Amino acid sequence: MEGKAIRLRGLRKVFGRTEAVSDVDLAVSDGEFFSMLGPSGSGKTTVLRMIAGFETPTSGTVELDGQDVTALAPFERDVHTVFQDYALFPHMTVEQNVAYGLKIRKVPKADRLRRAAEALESVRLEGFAKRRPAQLSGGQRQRVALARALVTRPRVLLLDEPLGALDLKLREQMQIELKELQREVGITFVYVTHDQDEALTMSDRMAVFDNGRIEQTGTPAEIYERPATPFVAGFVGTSNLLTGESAEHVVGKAGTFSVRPEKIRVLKETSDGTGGADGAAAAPEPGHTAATGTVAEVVYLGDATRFLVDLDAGGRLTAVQQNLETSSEDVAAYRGSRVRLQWHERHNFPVTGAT
Ligand SMILES: Nc1ncnc2c1ncn2[C@@H]1O[C@H](COP(=O)(O)OP(=O)(O)OP(=O)(O)O)[C@@H](O)[C@H]1O
Repeated sequence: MEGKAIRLRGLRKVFGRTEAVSDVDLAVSDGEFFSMLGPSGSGKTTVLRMIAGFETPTSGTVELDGQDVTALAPFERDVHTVFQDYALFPHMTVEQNVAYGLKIRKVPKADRLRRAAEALESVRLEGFAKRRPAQLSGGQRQRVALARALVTRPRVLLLDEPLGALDLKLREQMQIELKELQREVGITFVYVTHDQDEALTMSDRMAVFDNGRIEQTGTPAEIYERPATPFVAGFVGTSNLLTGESAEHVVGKAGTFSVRPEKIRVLKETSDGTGGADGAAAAPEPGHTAATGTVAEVVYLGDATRFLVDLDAGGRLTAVQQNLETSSEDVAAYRGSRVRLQWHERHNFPVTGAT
């Protein structure tokens, strides 16, 4: 069986009257890239701080590599934390910043410099050793913080929104780099973010937090394709829920169903009520679900178009279509028009825990 780098059992944290974390059970395997995703205030940072030892649990335990470390101080745990603001020392050079962790561990100077150089190479900052943090860009500073974390070779790296201060383009680039780096070094990463795309892009597995609790744990595909609760369906990806009467009408079953926007085909309806240009018949193709409605809004996104459709059966669905042959003029013509939506019935995913 795979080793468990981290095991949290019944973890709870109360601050005064706020229960920040409730009953969190979690296992992270060796070498895994594990994300904790959730809105602001959902308790993910507090869980991270309890793993690091900066916060003592009100109840429950933290195990690292099979050892109960709940009572140990941060420096007695084989973990390293990278914070959003990087916390670099401004008066030290990049090299000194990276080597600092080795200096306090009394590693001899020659070793220190060699390992710092290796760590800087792994984040592709070889030529920057003598600069100071103020002479670096945001992305470079972020990489220094990573090199500083990697140099001590911790078993576990804890990252709290490390890309939060970067602009979108750089953030997307760093997401890929960080994931590649993690694969190369094989260290277990626990990554806190409120950005669903980031979590989906980088994680092997992830936990979705709300209100101090884990709503669902799984691979990005499991979370995205089969959200376990309405909260997860809404927070990860676009909320597209069919509930109540509209579910009964459209899906033909009672319950709550989620369907992802990109699974839905949008067909313009002709005056005789059939599918129009694509020649789709009024009844859904076998194995498909169909619904009619009126386009309330269309948004041209460049590579794709987003349709917001008010269903005749009640409720609203969002559909996203790739712009294979569609121009922005075609898109505008959809506004207010009648459409048929169709998708394969395997994309109707029943959402449990719905009220
Ligand atoms: N030291 C503290 N004292 C009192 N309340 C706290 C403390 N730290 C966190 N909290 C509260 O605990 C709850 C969870 O906070 P936490 O920082 O873990 O959430 P988060 O999901 O990481 O949010 P964010 O993304 O905004 O950092 C919040 O209601 C917060 O106000």
